[in-house]
Amino acid sequence: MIYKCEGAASFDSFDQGDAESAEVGLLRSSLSSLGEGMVGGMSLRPKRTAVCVEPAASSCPSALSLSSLLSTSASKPTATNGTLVSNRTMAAPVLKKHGPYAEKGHLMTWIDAMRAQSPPRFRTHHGEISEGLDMEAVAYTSWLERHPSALSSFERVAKLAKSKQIVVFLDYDGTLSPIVANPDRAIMSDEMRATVKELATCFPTAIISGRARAKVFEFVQLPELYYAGSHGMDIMGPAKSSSGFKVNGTRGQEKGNEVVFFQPASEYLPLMDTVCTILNESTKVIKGARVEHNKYCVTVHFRNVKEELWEILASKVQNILKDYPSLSLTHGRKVLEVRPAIEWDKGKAVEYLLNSLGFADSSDVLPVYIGDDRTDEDAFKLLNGLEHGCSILVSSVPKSTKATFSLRDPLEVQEFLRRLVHWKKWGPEKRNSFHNARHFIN
Ligand SMILES: O=P(O)(O)OC[C@H]1O[C@H](O[C@H]2O[C@H](CO)[C@@H](O)[C@H](O)[C@H]2O)[C@H](O)[C@@H](O)[C@@H]1O
Repeated sequence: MIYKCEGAASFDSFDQGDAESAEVGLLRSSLSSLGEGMVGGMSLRPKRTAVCVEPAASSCPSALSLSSLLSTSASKPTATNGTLVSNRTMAAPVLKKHGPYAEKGHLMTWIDAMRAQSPPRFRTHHGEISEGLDMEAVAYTSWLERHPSALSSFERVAKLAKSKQIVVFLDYDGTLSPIVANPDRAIMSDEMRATVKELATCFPTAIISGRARAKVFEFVQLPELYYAGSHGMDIMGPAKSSSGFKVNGTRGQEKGNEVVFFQPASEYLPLMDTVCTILNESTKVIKGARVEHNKYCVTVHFRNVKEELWEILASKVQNILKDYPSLSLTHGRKVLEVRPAIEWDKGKAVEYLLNSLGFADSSDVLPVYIGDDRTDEDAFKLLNGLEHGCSILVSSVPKSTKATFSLRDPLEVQEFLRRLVHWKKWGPEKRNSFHNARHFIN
C-alpha cells in the first residue's frame, strides 16, 4: 500500500513490522551519505528564488568588517589538543580527519531530512486527513514496540537501576522545554524546574545542550547541576557537590560559586566569533533566518524561513564554511550547526562527566540520557556501548534512533523524572532498608 505523505516523500507502508516514518527513510539515506551526521560537501541545484531583504536578529560581534573577517584564515586553528583532560581513560579531542567537504553531493539529502523533521501527514486518494491521523497513530504504536515508552516500561528501568548509582543527563530544547519558533522563548516551566531540582537531590544531574552554557543556565537556573553547553564543548560543574562527586578540570568562579570548567575547544573561540559575524552578514537577506552564537558552536535557524529559501540559506552556510576546514557542519531540528571539527560531541561529554564523577569503567552506575535531537544520538550510542545505560528519545513521531526507550514530549519527561525521584525515595530498595532498620531496632 502506498500512502501519500504531505511535506515529505511518499513511502511504502511498513514492511515486516518496520515502523519507520518517511522521516526515518529520509534521515537514513541522509545519514548514510553524510556519515555521523556531518553535512558533506554539497552540490547545489541553483534556483533563482527572490530573496526578501530583512535584517535577521543577531547576537554576534559586529565590529569587524566582512572583508577583514574573510581574511582571517591565518588565525584559523587547524587542530586542538584539548587542555584539561585529566582522567586516565579520557583521550584528548583530536581534529576530525574528514572535514565537512570531504565528500560531495549531500545538500539535497540534508534539506530533505530537514523537511521531514515535520511530522508527516497522510492523505487518502480522496484527500481525507482523518484516515491519515489513524495511520500516524498506527505508525507510532508500531514504533513504540521497538522503542517502548520509558513510562510504561518503568519497572524495566527500575530493574536496570537496581543497586546502581543513577546519573541523569538531560538535553534542553525539546526535552525540558517545548520546541517553539523563537529560541529565546524556549522557557522551561516552573514545574519542570522544581522536578529537576528534586531530581538533583537524588542523583547527579547534568544538562547537555547545543546552546551556549550561559544561555542554558539562564533558562534552568539550578546551580547544583552540571552543565555542558555547545554540544559538550563547554562543561561546568559545582566544585563541591552535596553528593560528594567532583568534576575534573580547571577551578574557577561563576556567579559567586566555586566551579570547575572543561573546555576542549577553547582555542576556537575567536574563530567562532568571526564565523558567526560572517554568517550573520551573509544570511540577513533571508527573511526569518537567524544566527545564534552558542559560544563554541554557531547555529543557523531555518524554522522561520520559507521552505523555498532553505536551499539558498544552506548554500550560503556551505560556501562560507569552505574557507574553514577546521570547522564542520551538523544538523538538528530545523537548524544547521557550525562547530569545531574535533572529535568531541555529547557522547564524549557524557563519558567525560561519568569519568569525572568517578564512574570510569564502572558497572555500578546507570547513566540515564534523555534527548530529542540528532546530536543526542552520540550520547545514545555511548550508552549502548556501556554495560548498562538507559537511553530515551523524546519524540511524538516515529524516528530512526539508537535510543532504547521513548517519551512523547517534555510533559512525559517530567512525569518520568518524578517517577525516578519517587522510586529513589520510596522504591523497593528504600523500603527494604527501612524495614531492615526497623527490624534492627526491634
Ligand atoms: O541540544 P539542545 O539543548 O536540544 O539544543 C539544540 C538547539 O536547540 C535550540 O533550537 C531548537 O529549539 C528552538 C526553540 O524551541 C527551535 O526554535 C529550533 O528550531 C530548534 O532547533 C537552540 O536555539 C539551538 O541553538 C540549539 O543548538
